Amino acid sequence: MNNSILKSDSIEVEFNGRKILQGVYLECRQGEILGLLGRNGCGKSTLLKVIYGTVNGTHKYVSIDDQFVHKGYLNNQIAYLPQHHFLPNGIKMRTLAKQMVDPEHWDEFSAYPVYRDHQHKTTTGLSGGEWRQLEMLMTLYSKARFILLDEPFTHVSPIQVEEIKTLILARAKTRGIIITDHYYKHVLEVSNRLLLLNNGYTKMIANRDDLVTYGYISE
Ligand SMILES: Nc1ncnc2c1ncn2[C@@H]1O[C@H](COP(=O)(O)OP(=O)(O)OP(=O)(O)O)[C@@H](O)[C@H]1O
Repeated sequence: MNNSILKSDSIEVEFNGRKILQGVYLECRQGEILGLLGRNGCGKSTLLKVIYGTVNGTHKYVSIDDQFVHKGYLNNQIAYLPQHHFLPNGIKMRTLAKQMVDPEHWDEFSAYPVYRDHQHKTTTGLSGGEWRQLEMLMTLYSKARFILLDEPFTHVSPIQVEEIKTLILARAKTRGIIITDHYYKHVLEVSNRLLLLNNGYTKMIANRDDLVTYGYISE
């Protein structure tokens, strides 16, 4: 496997005079899952959007293999599952999937019951959880080498959470994945490395005790 590396450096974001991110650095290699934790409103989604290219910030440097990436969403470089629904209404799942999913993995993707059973529907005919699962599958099976997942375990039932974890681990064999979710135990389970975002800065987390030390969880 080509072991590409995504780096984001000196990320600074300010909203209405309030600094959200201050000189944030992170890197993620293909074949690795990086877990990103942090309290509500600390800037996790903002950081993912900066990497994806939909938020600019006051300063940012994002690169893949040291090549500057201005808009990660272009040319299938980076895929992003946002916190909220993103698949447009009025278009059938099959049409959307044909655009998003890597043809090399089409057979694997299209065998998922949630796709098989709902491929001829638009978002109007789906439950919130089915909609979320399809968005996640299409993101994880996209052509992008790097995948950003914002709260993938939210709005899905426990049995599906287990399936999603298995799928994330399988896709990480050939992708670099950055994942954030408040179900931190699931994040801990799938991640190779962990970062905590706190007061605009990232801290490396070695184990659960560090999360207590930094006040993310209680004893
Ligand atoms: N476009 C925006 N304009 C102004 N403020 C914003 C904007 N986007 C986010 N914020 C603020 O920036 C802060 C960080 O938001 P962000 O969504 O990145 O946090 P988060 O860590 O993902 O939170 P949560 O875990 O609750 O989803 C919040 O205080 C939020 O209100």
